[in-house]
Amino acid sequence: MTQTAIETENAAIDLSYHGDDDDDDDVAEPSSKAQGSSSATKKAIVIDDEGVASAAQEEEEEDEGQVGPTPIETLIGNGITNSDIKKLQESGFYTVESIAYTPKKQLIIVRGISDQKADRLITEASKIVPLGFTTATEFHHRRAELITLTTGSKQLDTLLGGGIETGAITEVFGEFRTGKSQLCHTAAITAQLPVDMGGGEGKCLYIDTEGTFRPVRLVSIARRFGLDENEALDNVAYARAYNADHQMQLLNQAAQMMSQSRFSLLIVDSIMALYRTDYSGRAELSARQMHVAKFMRMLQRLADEFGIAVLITNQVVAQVDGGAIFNPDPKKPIGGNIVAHSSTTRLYFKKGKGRNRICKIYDSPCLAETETVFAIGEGGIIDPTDETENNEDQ
Ligand SMILES: Nc1ncnc2c1ncn2[C@@H]1O[C@H](COP(=O)(O)OP(=O)(O)OP(=O)(O)O)[C@@H](O)[C@H]1O
Repeated sequence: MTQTAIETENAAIDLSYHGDDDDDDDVAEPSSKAQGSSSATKKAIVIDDEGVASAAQEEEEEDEGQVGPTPIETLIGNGITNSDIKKLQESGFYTVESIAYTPKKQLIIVRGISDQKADRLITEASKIVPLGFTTATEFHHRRAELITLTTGSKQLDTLLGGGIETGAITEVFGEFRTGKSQLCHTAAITAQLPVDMGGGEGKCLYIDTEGTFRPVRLVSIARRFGLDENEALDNVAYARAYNADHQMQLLNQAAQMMSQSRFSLLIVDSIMALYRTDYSGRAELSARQMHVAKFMRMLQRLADEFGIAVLITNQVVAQVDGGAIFNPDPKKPIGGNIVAHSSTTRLYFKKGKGRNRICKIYDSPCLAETETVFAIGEGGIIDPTDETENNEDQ
């Protein structure tokens, strides 16, 4: 089994799924917490005789079930064939969860999947993936266990109720140079950290639509967090998207990669840039919004399916409608209601003094519309200091 490890000063954490080698016992299974499961787990760091660190998982409960998403091959049988599974995989379905969360009309679009077959798939998937009611108590416990990824700034983490939430879409919008891409670079590294350091113990998938990804930034940020810089870079899967269709196709590849290896974060920096160039004018607005809606739905599906955090950035435009009259800072994110309603948490980044930036909660299901100050430093997103306040950008 090919393993990719994150090594901190005292720990190496395996990031692969579905191991089939003899050495499985020595390898940490993905944290069920990171995958949004309710079973409580504890990670024990084990250093062997030769000083090689490895992480072992100690199950606190008797839940011996599969951790993480269930491979789609599990559905083979009961009239579902190998060839059906291949067709579904070609269309981006790699897990039983992906079938369970997808409406039937999307399944029958897959070439070779009939109406009857779609019904069979949904029936079989719903036997594996719980889709019914749960109590608010159970849901409350599950949410208390949810992992959040540190932003690199304690103040910003506090504003966000812990950090960037897994299983949800966090959208960051703001003018240029406000730190959106710097937050993406920082999160790409913190996603790899152990949970007790504010990480998600997973790899990061980075979709760059504007060509602003800079691995050199990852190196500086990895050093700050004590990660081996080469391994930290290996744990970030990067793709440049060249048009809106390509951006969508990359999500299908992402689903495949996530079913094979453990990821904790998916970044799209920035979400609307290619739509702005690929679709122009009012005549294409409806087609554009349909495409954006499909893209956002796929992002949410990946967040649900793999328990990953999804971090997207967005651009702003000057607000010219009625709301602008009462707003001293009349800017609004682009993408309209589709992006607005699909993002779980929306954050507005603004310039502050010197290298400081301001983050305001713009929309959240559970956070008040308050704001805080953070800064950008060599090590990524940091807390503000006198130095960052009094020195201009580098
Ligand atoms: N190594 C570094 N140390 C400190 N600050 C840095 C460093 N690298 C970049 N910055 C600062 O980060 C800011 C740019 O932030 P970022 O790239 O996140 O912008 P953005 O909000 O994504 O804007 P855009 O929409 O133009 O991409 C600049 O002010 C720059 O000076």
